[in-house]
Formats: sequence, structure tokens, C-alpha cells
Amino acid sequence: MTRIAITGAAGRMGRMLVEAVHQHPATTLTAALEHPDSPSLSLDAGQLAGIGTAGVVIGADLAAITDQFDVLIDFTRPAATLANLAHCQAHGKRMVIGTTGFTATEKQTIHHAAQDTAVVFAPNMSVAVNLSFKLIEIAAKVLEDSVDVEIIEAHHRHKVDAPSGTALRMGEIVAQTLGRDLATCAVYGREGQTGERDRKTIGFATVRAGDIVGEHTVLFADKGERLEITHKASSRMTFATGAVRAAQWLMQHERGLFDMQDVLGLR
Ligand SMILES: NC(=O)C1=CN([C@@H]2O[C@H](COP(=O)(O)OP(=O)(O)OC[C@H]3O[C@@H](n4cnc5c(N)ncnc54)[C@H](O)[C@@H]3O)[C@@H](O)[C@H]2O)C=CC1
Ligand SMILES: O=C(O)C1=N[C@H](C(=O)O)C[C@H](O)C1
Repeated sequence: MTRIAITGAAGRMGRMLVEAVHQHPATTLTAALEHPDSPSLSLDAGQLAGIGTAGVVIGADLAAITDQFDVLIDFTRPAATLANLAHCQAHGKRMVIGTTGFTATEKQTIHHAAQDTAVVFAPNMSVAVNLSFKLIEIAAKVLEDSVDVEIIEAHHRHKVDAPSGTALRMGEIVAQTLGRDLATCAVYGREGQTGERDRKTIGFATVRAGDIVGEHTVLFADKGERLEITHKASSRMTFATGAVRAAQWLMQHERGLFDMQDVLGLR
């Protein structure tokens, strides 16, 4: 059995992860963490997730549970994830990171930490989204610079980062395939007298509304036709099962940085 600790256990993803670990035949929940100010401290993680008593009380101190888990699954906020990563790096503990919204420098920190421990870091743990990454790469390879590329994403009103980590990854794939640098060719929204579209840009549009779980479209538009590659998530369980699968997969590695393309054998 792979022993899993979940941090952010009271969050939207955290509660799904508790259920997904419970459902997986080869994983067991041994620890659960939350922010020190969370009203969910001292509650049973299973009760909170609606799956009955798990016998795991939500705490706030990673150092106190270091010996109790094999893999830490973290869907929280960048600052919390980086603090947890430093602890896992120091103690050789594996990590699955689903948190999004990191700066380029923070992503470098994750790269560096993975020299000492094994990490799966992916903006989207869904199998179908990761398949869509391959489809996007093929589309960009075939259509080359003949098309305008726009990326549209929609999420619930509580999401705090934009564009989504998934949309940015999609942009990176297109940019890399077309020999562009996303840092210089991305356009994050338009307003006013914008002038005609610069053909080499990659545009992003963000929608935040209601309870949308997560939707992404990459639009490849030429004159006379357009191709749209769209993924729509209707349940967070798709992300949670992917993350638990990643945690189990990670047990074969002691160090290194991986993503869901590695976990799913899509590389
Ligand atoms: N990679 C993927 O497949 C997915 C990634 N995400 C990402 O996961 C993150 C979390 O998303 P949600 O669950 O919707 O957010 P949420 O706000 O519902 O949950 C985050 C939880 O983390 C907790 N937290 C914050 N600081 C903490 C700390 N220092 N220690 C312990 N817990 C702490 C909060 O109290 C909260 O309960 C976001 O960055 C989101 O973009 C979300 C869904 C899928
Ligand atoms: O915050 C969310 O909810 C989601 N975040 C991820 C992202 O930023 O890409 C993945 C998913 O779409 C849900």
C-alpha cells in the first residue's frame, strides 16, 4: 500500500483527493493537512469529504507527520506548495503537485528540488486533457504559421489564478512546436484600439463564472476554416484520480521531475 498525505484536504480538490485515495485499491490515506487558520483543523478528513470516518484527523504541521507518508499530494497555493516542497526535498519524500499559478522562478525552484526527490508536477491531471496536449502538438505541427492560435479557458468564480495552468501549458506546447517563445508572443486579453492581429501572437481569453469545473479550447483559425480542440471537465474527480495514479506511479522513482505525460506513457 502506498501511504498518501493530502495537503489542502478541506479544499475543493483536497476533498476529492481523499475520496480518490479511498477508492484506489493500492493507496491508503495516512495524513491530512490544512492551513493553520482553517476551520477544518481537527476534523476527520473522510467525514469532511463525505465518505465516512477515515480515522485521519486534519492537522497543520507537515514536520509532525513526515514519517507517516510515502507521497504528499498538494493542491493548495504556490507559497504553501513551495514550503512543503522544501520539507519533502530535505526528507526525500515524493510529491505530486497539482497547484497552479507559479512564476517562472518558482517553477525553477521545483525543477531544482526534483534533483533530490521525485516529483510529478502537472497543471492538469486529467487523462483526456493530457491526450489533448498531444493533439494540440500535432495540430500545430501540421498547420504551422498559417493559422491564428487562440486559447480560451473557463473556470468557476473561486479560481484565483489566470490564465489557468492548463491554458498556459497549451500555449507553451503551441509556442514550442512553432519555434516561438511564449513569454514574448502571448497576448493576455485585448481592449480598445488594438490594431490588426499580429499573426505570430498566441492569444488567451479567460472566463470566470459560477461553478464551471474547467473548460479549455485551443482554436487554430485560418481563412475559410478553423479547428477547435476542446476539453470540458464536469467533475473534479477526473483530476483527483489522475493525481492518485501519479502518486502510485511515482513510487518507482527516487528523484526527478515528471509530469502526467510521463505517468500516462505519452512522452
Ligand atoms: N493539476 C490539476 O489537475 C488541478 C489543479 N488545480 C489547482 O489546485 C489548486 C487548488 O484548487 P482548489 O482545490 O480548487 O482550491 P481551494 O481553495 O478549494 O483549496 C485549496 C486548499 O488549500 C488550503 N491551503 C492554503 N494554504 C495552505 C497551507 N499553507 N497549508 C495547507 N493547506 C493550505 C486552503 O485552506 C484550501 O482548503 C489551485 O492552484 C488549482 O488551480 C485544481 C484542479 C485540478
Ligand atoms: O482551479 C481549478 O479549478 C483548475 N485548475 C487547473 C488549471 O489552472 O489549469 C486545472 C483545472 O482546469 C481546474
